[in-house]
Amino acid sequence: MSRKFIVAAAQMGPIAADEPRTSAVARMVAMMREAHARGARLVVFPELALTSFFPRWFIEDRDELARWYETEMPSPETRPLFDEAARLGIGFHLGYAELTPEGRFFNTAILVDETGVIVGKYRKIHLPGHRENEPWRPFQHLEKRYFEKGDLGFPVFDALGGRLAMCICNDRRWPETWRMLGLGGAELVVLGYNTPLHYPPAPEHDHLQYFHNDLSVQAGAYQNGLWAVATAKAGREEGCDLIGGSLIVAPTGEIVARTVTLADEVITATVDLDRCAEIRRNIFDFKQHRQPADYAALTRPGTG
Ligand SMILES: CSCC[C@@H](NC(N)=O)C(=O)O
Repeated sequence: MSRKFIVAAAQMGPIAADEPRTSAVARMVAMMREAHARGARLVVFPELALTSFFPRWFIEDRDELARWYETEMPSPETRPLFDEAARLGIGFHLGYAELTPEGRFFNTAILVDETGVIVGKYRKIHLPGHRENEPWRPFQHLEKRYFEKGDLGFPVFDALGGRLAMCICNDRRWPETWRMLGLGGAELVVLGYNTPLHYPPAPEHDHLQYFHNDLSVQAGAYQNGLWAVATAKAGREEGCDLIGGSLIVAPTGEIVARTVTLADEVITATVDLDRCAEIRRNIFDFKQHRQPADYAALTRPGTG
């Protein structure tokens, strides 16, 4: 299988609170077809791509909360995505809120291969935000309330002739995420995000939201010699502005494709997995240059 192929980021515009999953899936199927028509073998959808970003609301009623989660994947509503992927022969990455049979809640992402089979799953580890209602905020960010920390570690999967891995939104800001995936041999990391333009605890940083997104993804790719695809849910969603700026980044840290709207938009780029060696057999040759004996503080709980 060729290690040089086209990938797509399928940015989504806002999803209204009352927009049914079937509508979000229809939008994704349309973008999957466009990605396929442009020759893509993999299309990357955002974090929590099936619904509005519900952690912005304080929801006390358990039944009302439960409606935001998926109890099966695929489900009758998401099945068309899997069927279309298999029909076209294109893989995809999808983020969604997962409610397990044991009653556990995770912010989850999956990797689906070109035959429509789930070949990888990741559950978000770096959950941002807060646990209790904070009425002073214009909107909440209750991921710590609505999700458990992921329990699958940072797995890397054999797919599309290479080593693929996932992380989710806030994970991209943490160098440890990328280094764990790099150490696992990842050659392509895919992720989705919902990033509000306004950060209530530090509004003086609002103008830096796009910069910090680029910075995190570019640094993660470069410092680990891997490709990265980062896909936004963007635009004004239920009165909350989410950044766009979905991007595809080379192992050199260079941005090779980027969205220009805050709506549904497909971007593509050619990814050559063999180019990871440009960095990984060079400046970031881990075997030669890493000094793990001096990094003990990284895994000491309570540091910092
Ligand atoms: C609470 S502010 C941080 C917002 C966060 N969003 C998500 N979804 O993880 C992000 O890192 O983009």
